Amino acid sequence: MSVMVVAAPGAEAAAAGLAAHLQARQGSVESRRFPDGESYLRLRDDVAGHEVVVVSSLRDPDPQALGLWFLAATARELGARRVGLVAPYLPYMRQDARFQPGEAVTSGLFARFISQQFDWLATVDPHLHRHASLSEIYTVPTRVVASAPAIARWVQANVPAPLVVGPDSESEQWAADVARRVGCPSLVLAKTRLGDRQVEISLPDARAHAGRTPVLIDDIISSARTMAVAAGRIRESLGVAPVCVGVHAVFSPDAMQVLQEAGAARVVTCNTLPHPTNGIDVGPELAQAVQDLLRG
Ligand SMILES: O=P(O)(O)OC[C@H]1O[C@H](OP(=O)(O)OP(=O)(O)O)[C@H](O)[C@@H]1O
Repeated sequence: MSVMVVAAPGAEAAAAGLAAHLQARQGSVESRRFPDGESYLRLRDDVAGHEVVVVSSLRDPDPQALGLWFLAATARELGARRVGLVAPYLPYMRQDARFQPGEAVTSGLFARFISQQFDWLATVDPHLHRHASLSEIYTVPTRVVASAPAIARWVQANVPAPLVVGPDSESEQWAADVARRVGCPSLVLAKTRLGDRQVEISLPDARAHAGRTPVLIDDIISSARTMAVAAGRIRESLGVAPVCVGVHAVFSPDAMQVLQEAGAARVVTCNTLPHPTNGIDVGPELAQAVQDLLRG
């Protein structure tokens, strides 16, 4: 099987890493904007007969979505055998219901858009909230990589006597998984979201864990309000600055400052989106997922 990895604009480093793991060729893509803002895209290598793997970094999905379609459609027109998408961070997973009349349920609409362009999808810990699995909204084969093994390896190597803390009930799944792998206790806080950038968090009695280093783990750090409020509560209760671990470093412009002001001891993220805090490599697990999909 002949595999060619191509980078959507902005995902060149991630594509190079994946190509190295897969021992596959990386195809070159030329991209630029015309003066009127339209995209120019050119696949510089012959993709005919290849399994084409498009790698995309979808922090800011809207301006990139049309380019993804152009890439996938062009690869197909030029004879690619199949075209798969590796989106280590899968966007549009949060608006998964019509909370107000007339709202667009963008998780389903984005899933339909991707499923129409690509033959398969690989991602890392998607924000599954009211959906039990991606197959409820994606109609193509998907593989989900769990970040917990990589996070647990990092915690074991970097944090003595850790206490894994999930900031809300949804984070319990991976907080418990990481704690079990590390062999340390875990704690889950209770969060109420009041707005896009406002949350309230309450903490159970944590005095039994005095002397441990709290490690807050969440899937997304976006405005960082969840992490920051949780970090503040933990500091008040345990008197220790927590280590903050995020899977997806979405980071709005002021997020890092918010975390520093909240007294985070250290901020580390998985490399699903490029960010200076990337310190946990999920590349090997992602490459394994892609290999499984290519065999399927
Ligand atoms: O950095 P922040 O801006 O606080 O966003 C990140 C938080 O938002 C998500 O949860 P939540 O269930 O609150 O999000 P959703 O309701 O939007 O799905 C996610 O799991 C984090 O806990």
